[in-house]
Amino acid sequence: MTPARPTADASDARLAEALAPLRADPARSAVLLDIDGTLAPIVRYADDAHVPEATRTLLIEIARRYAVVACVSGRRASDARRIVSIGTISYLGSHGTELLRAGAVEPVLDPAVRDWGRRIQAFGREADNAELRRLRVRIEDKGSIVAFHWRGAPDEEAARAAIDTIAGRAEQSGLRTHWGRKVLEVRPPVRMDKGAGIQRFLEDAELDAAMYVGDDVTDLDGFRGLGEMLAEGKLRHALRVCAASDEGPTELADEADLVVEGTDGVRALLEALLGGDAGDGGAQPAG
Ligand SMILES: O=P(O)(O)OC[C@H]1O[C@H](O[C@H]2O[C@H](CO)[C@@H](O)[C@H](O)[C@H]2O)[C@H](O)[C@@H](O)[C@@H]1O
Repeated sequence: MTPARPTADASDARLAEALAPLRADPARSAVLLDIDGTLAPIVRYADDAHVPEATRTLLIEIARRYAVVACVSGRRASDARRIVSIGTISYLGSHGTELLRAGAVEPVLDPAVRDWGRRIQAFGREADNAELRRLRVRIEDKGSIVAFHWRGAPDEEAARAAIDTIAGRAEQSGLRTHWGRKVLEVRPPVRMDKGAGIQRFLEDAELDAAMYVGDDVTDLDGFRGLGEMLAEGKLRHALRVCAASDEGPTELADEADLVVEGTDGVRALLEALLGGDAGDGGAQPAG
């Protein structure tokens, strides 16, 4: 659970201060955003997620002004683009292992995961039984990842318990497990993280500053990715922003430079990035 940060009053001055390095030189700045829980409010069914039009409008303008704008998602890159529905930005899908560049038709897949799709999908098919369906566990096929969702199941506790068993089986068969917001992902035993994906994506970009905004465990990797680039001198400024929720991990707020309140707070942040009024999105200073 992302805790309320020392809830000093919402401070737009702190927000402006945090964004200053990006705003000072948009042509040398990157804006990287998670989707679910960050741009798109969390909803019961993954297929129903959408980015509010007001947020999309801001993103379109940000894409015009900033050197690099990308969404970095646990979803497939093509799904990420369908949800955000902006063709002029890039999408890093499946936790950074798929890259769909702005304007490209097909994503480029990290070679390390390319051969795992069949095995992961077979695991998903084997796990899918009558009991899981009775419990209304939803299975999401993401190519190289299979996800088991229990949000909105009539008995979430029972559904989660059944998914615990699946996690054990996955680990016994040499696959990796990753827990997110009411979801278990079964992944191949290779490096799949948003931080590594971001570093590959930004390799040739000449940047001074980058911001990453996220809400869940997988976004800690995104934070770490920017932190490493800063330590290696590939960036002069890194801004890590936590979109807080009552489901998010506490570590994310702990490691963030700035905490905002959910998707509304992110929208206010994007507004401020464009120099507009940050409104009452609930920015809280981190630390
Ligand atoms: O990295 P993200 O872009 O934040 O994607 C994370 C996962 O998001 C989706 O699941 C989450 O959002 C759903 C819709 O609001 C919600 O029903 C579910 O409980 C959440 O876990 C998506 O379905 C996953 O594939 C992503 O990995």
